[in-house]
Formats: sequence, structure tokens, C-alpha cells
Amino acid sequence: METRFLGIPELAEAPSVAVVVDVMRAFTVAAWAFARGAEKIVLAESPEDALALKARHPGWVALKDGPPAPGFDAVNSPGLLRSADLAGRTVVQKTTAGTVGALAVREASLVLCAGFVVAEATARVLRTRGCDRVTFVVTGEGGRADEDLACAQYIALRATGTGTEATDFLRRAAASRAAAELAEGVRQGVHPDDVALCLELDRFPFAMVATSEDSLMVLRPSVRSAGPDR
Ligand SMILES: O=C(O)[C@H](CS(=O)(=O)O)OP(=O)(O)O
Ligand SMILES: [Mg+2]
Repeated sequence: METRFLGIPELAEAPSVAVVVDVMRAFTVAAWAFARGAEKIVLAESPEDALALKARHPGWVALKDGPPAPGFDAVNSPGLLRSADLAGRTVVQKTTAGTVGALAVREASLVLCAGFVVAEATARVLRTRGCDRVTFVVTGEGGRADEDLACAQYIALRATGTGTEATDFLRRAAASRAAAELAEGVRQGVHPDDVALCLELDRFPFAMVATSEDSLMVLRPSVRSAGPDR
């Protein structure tokens, strides 16, 4: 498998297969939303778009990063979301890095959104589909966020089938700037358990696939299909 690791500003043309990584916190939050019963997540272009979508669909749950904001129902925190009842709900998510990265590769034929909590499930999709060229989008800090790069490198190694040990990759993520900012209260809309929740390896058995639906980019969980792994 040929892999490359790019920041959002480095995405020149649409890749064929993209794995968009945001460990802290967008795609850990997305995975928790599905675990709490959400049917789908619409990735919004802007806070204004998120609110406009919610205005058209009052039953939808609008979520954005930063502090609680008027019109929004939730913040981008796994610790705060893990007790929410989202059964059957549609979540509209807008964050600084993760959702922007996914929208930047919306023309790709396969878009997976990932963090450590869905690492093995994501790698399995790449293996079973026999993807030979994969672009990992390292969403944080213009491509330099080490929590995202470490997770991307780990998934890439798992996808090639090698028995990669996760410890060093998780250690890098735990030592990242994002982890420090979350722990020190620099970032807002934070629960004390957020960093630990973002570092839970393979907490969930599903991968997360984003596709275009009616001009929106929609993320859904993808449970392992029957049949042999390759
Ligand atoms: O909510 C987060 O952790 C960040 C927001 S920021 O980097 O603190 O501004 O967003 P994400 O897109 O999940 O990295
Ligand atoms: Mg991030």
C-alpha cells in the first residue's frame, strides 16, 4: 500500500482513497455519537450552515467545537456526549479541523473518518477493499498535529497487516499539544475525561464512512461485512 500523509493545506487534487484523522476531538466525538444511537452525522461547512440545517430540520442535533453557543445543542466533547441519548437522531457537526478535512476530500471515491477509537475497524476497511493508494489527512495544526499523525501512521501500518504495537503511537498522542491544551483548559467545551477517551484504542467496532447525500457530506458507521479479511 502506497501511503502519504498530508495536512489540509497540502491537498491539491482529490485523492482516490482518503482517511481523515482527527483524534482530538472531532472523530472521537463522531464515534461516540454513533455509539449513543445517532443515525448519521452531517458535516457542516460553517456554524451558519449548521444552524441553517437545524432550522430546516428542527429534530437534528447541532454540535460545534468551542464553548456552548446559542442555537447549538452540544459541544465537541466525547466526555460530555457519552451520556447523551441520540437514538435515531441526525447530528450536524462543525469543528475547526476534522470536519474541514473531511469536506476537503469530498470528491474522493472513499472517505473514512478516523481516530484511535476506530483504528482497527478503519484499517480493516482498507485491507478488505484492497486499497493500494491511501491519502491520510492529518487535520490538526496544518498537518503537524502529532496526535493525528501518530494515529494515521498506526492505521497505515495496521492496514498493511503488520502486527503493529500501539503503545508508542498512543504515547505520542498523549504528549501532543492538543492533549496538553485540553488538559490545561486552553480549549473550551471540555470534559476532564476527554483526552483519555480520545486515546481508547479500538473502543468501537465500526469504521466511519462519509459520502455525498443530496449535496451534503454525511458520515455513517460501517460495520464489518461478513467474509474473510485480506
Ligand atoms: O474541539 C477541538 O478539540 C478542536 C477545536 S480547537 O482546535 O481547539 O479549536 O476541533 P477539532 O476539529 O475536533 O480538532
Ligand atoms: Mg483535532
